[in-house]
Amino acid sequence: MQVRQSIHSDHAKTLDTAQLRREFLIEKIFEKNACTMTYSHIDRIIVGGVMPAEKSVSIGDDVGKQLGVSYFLERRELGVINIGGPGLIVVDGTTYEIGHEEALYVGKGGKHVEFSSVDAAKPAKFYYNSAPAHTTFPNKKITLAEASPQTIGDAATSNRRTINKFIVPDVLETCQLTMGLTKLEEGSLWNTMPCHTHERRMEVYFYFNMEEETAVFHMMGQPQETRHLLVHNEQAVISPSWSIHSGVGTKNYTFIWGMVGENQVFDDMDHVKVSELR
Ligand SMILES: O=C(O)C(=O)C[C@H](O)C(=O)CO
Ligand SMILES: [Zn+2]
Repeated sequence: MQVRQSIHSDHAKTLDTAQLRREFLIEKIFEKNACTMTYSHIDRIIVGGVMPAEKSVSIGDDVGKQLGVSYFLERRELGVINIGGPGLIVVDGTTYEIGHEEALYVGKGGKHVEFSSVDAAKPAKFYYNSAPAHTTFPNKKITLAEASPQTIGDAATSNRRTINKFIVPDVLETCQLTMGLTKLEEGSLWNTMPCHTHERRMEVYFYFNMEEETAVFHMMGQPQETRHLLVHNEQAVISPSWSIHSGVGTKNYTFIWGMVGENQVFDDMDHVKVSELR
């Protein structure tokens, strides 16, 4: 498990490229037949990927001591979205079939969570976020159609995209975690511009569906101190509450957003006008 400390905005603005990347970028989310895990002190979110191929892979079996608990979800909840081939997730003996772009929520108390792929040649890729939880809400599979798709933006501003809200209060109850998947249409390159902050929640963006020779310039920092991170396929960026989070690609792409914090109101954003950015 990699650990990232919290970071003050005054410190962040002094960092060079390598230091910014070390604090905010998660370079490798998927490793074959393994579970990756990055623990951020920012709202104690855990971010990672599970990619079972020839064998099944369980989550968090070895981190009980580091988290000070006897099993991973003893005091946490988990949200998973599959961006690969069809897969299975077994939670304490109950099997959920999770296809491409389908999600599973696992409530606090799930003792053993095991992931496998239906076809090792087309492995499932389970991206996940986990947050501290105070009570147990039921496990639930969520399909793309259930994720209240909403198409917004304009081709003229190069930001026509569909936001799919998988894990939000309209779909199911969670303690604090929300997650969704936003797909940019061909020719659209910008996400979340005009951008925003939300002092009340942190957010993680995970970029994928990108080709080798494409990149996303992810914008971060306070609105008057913007910086960028160069992001390639299947990499994630941690966005503290004080930071904008927005990106422009050299080609269209898809990303998963996950949020943890004070509220779960998707539209609770402090919008920043483009003319106010520096
Ligand atoms: O395309 C977008 O815009 C988003 O998906 C916005 C994110 O969901 C977000 O930043 C929510 O706070
Ligand atoms: Zn946001």
